[in-house]
Amino acid sequence: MKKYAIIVAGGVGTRMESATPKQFLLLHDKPVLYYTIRTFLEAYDDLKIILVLPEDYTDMGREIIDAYFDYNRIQITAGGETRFHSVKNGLRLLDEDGIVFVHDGVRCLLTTELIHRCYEKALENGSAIPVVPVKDSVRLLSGESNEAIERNRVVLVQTPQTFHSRILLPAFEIDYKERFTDEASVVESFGLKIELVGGEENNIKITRPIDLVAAESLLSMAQSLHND
Ligand SMILES: Nc1ccn([C@@H]2O[C@H](COP(=O)(O)OP(=O)(O)OP(=O)(O)O)[C@@H](O)[C@H]2O)c(=O)n1
Ligand SMILES: C[C@](O)(CO)[C@H](O)COP(=O)(O)O
Repeated sequence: MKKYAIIVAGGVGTRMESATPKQFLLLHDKPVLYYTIRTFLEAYDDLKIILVLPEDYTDMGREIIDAYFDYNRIQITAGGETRFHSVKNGLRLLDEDGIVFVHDGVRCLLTTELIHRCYEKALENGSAIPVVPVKDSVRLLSGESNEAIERNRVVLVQTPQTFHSRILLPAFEIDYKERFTDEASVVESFGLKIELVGGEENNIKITRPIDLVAAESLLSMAQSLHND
C-alpha cells in the first residue's frame, strides 16, 4: 500500500514568541523538522513526505532537505491560513490511493513504532488516531459554573492522525469550521467513526518555550538510551 506523510509545518508559532517559526528552531544543533522528517523516512522505505511550509520559509525547508535527506522522497507545498487549509494543500499532492499520515511538524519526538502502529490500525480500520491518558483532574466549564468529569473518559489527542486516502480526501471537501482542530474532527463531521491507538507520552507538541526545553531533555534521554 502506498504511504504518504503530510507533515504540517505551515504555522508561524505565535505562542512560541520566537522570530523564527518553531519548526526551524534548533534542538541539539539540528532543526526541529529534521527529527520529524528523519523518523518518517526511517519508518518505511517506500513512504513519501509532503512537507507543508509557510510560503516565506520554503527556502529554509529546502536547505534542511538538501543538507540531510533524499529530496526524491520529499515534496514541498505552501501552507494555508489555518492547519485545516495547510492539510488541504498537502492532500492536493497525493497521486495515488494509500495510507496518509497527517503529522504536526513540531511533534518531533515520535517513534517509528508509533508510525507502524498507526499504519497497521488504519490499514485494518480506515483510521488511527493516537491518544494518551490524562494525568490531571479534569473539569468541564459551562458559563459561570464548572463540574468535575471522570478523567478516565477523557484522552489527549496526538498525531500522526492516519487514514486511508479514500476517507480523508472526501472528508476534506467540507467547508472549514473553527472546531476543526485536527483531522479526526473533520472525518467525524463527514459521518465516520474514529479508531484510537495508544500514543506516546514523549510525542509532545512544541507549542510554548517550555516545550522546547522539555523536548531537548527528552531527546538527550532518547539518544543516551540508543547509545547504551
Ligand atoms: N496555518 C497553519 C497552522 C499550523 N500549521 C502546523 O500545524 C502544527 C500544529 O500547530 P500549532 O502548534 O498551533 O502551530 P502554529 O500555528 O505555528 O502555532 P501558534 O498556534 O502558536 O501560532 C504545526 O506544526 C504548525 O506548523 C500549519 O501547517 N498551518
Ligand atoms: C492536531 C493536534 O496536535 C492534536 O492534538 C492539535 O489539535 C493541534 O492544535 P493547534 O492549536 O493547531 O496546535
